[in-house]
Amino acid sequence: MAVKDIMDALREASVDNTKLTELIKDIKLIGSSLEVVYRLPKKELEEEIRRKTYQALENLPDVKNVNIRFVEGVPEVPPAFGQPAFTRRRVEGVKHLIAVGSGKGGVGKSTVAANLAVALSKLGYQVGLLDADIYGPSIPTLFGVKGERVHVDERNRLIPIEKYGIKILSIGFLLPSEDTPVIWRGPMLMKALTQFLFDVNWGNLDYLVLDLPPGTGDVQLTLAQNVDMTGAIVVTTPQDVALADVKKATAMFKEVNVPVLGVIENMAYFICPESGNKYYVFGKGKVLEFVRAYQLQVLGSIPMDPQVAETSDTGMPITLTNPESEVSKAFYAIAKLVSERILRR
Ligand SMILES: Nc1ncnc2c1ncn2[C@@H]1O[C@H](COP(=O)(O)OP(=O)(O)OP(=O)(O)O)[C@@H](O)[C@H]1O
Repeated sequence: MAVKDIMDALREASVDNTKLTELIKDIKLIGSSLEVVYRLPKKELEEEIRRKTYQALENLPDVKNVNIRFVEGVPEVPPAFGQPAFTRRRVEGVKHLIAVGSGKGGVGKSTVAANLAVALSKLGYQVGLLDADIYGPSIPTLFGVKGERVHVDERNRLIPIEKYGIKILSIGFLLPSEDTPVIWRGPMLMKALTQFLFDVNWGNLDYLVLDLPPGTGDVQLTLAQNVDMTGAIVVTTPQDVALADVKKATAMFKEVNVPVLGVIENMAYFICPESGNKYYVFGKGKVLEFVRAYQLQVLGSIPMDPQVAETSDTGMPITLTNPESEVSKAFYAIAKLVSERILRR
């Protein structure tokens, strides 16, 4: 059970036209005990908020105790995100920002973001990689920079870590360590994300690859609405369950006018090392069928390869450790296609 599941459940409920998640000042999960502090815009809403919280959490049996507290106040809008929708801010020094999103977790979004960044860099571009996956920042592990400390420059801007020629910044560098309980403060987190996005000394980049949190929640939507993005890439696996969520992700980007550059089909097939035969473990052709129906494009299909996970654990993406593998070739082809497509626009 993660705070994310709780936030997802609470997001479904609203009082007085405001989602419960927007009223949260503080939320803390320690073991099976949940503590939520809400901002209370009107005293008379207290009972309704309590009732709707319990109702929303009914189907989460892992949450045993719920302690609800209130402080006076209205939903807080963080400073940089408080501007009207669609007044987007550019990230200083960045020519093109490509967001990598997914409808659901675990489909290989971070793997794609990491290898796409490497492939773009190998094509000769100046590349940065920004890991905004607050639920599970895995870029530091993929690049072997876990636990690195981030410094600031004279303008108080964060200085990315440089690895394999790529400038890397992860929200994981700023979050508390893994063994401390997850503490989620909505507006505080948004404020941190704002600094994390805009107050960074990237130098001059051709491409900044942004690894979004999985799903289509408030954080993803807020980021997509407020950051000037060249386009988004949606990662999926060919299972029906993942594809259903891709619809949500593409709809979210369309809703906020972020062009969807295309869909990457990850773990599309497995190549038997002995016979060289391809096996479409999760089914063949489903992603193509889906993207056609939604007038999207498949940017590429990445095979399933145990080396991907192995190389991730060693802190060097497969595009560097084994550039000749089928997986790497697919990533290089995607990077070429994406950069050509962006340059043609
Ligand atoms: N093509 C692939 N072949 C084999 N394993 C893969 C492939 N792509 C990703 N994986 C593995 O699948 C797991 C999930 O990948 P990853 O962390 O990139 O997914 P994610 O969508 O970013 O997940 P999360 O939502 O948790 O951030 C990792 O162990 C990764 O090494």
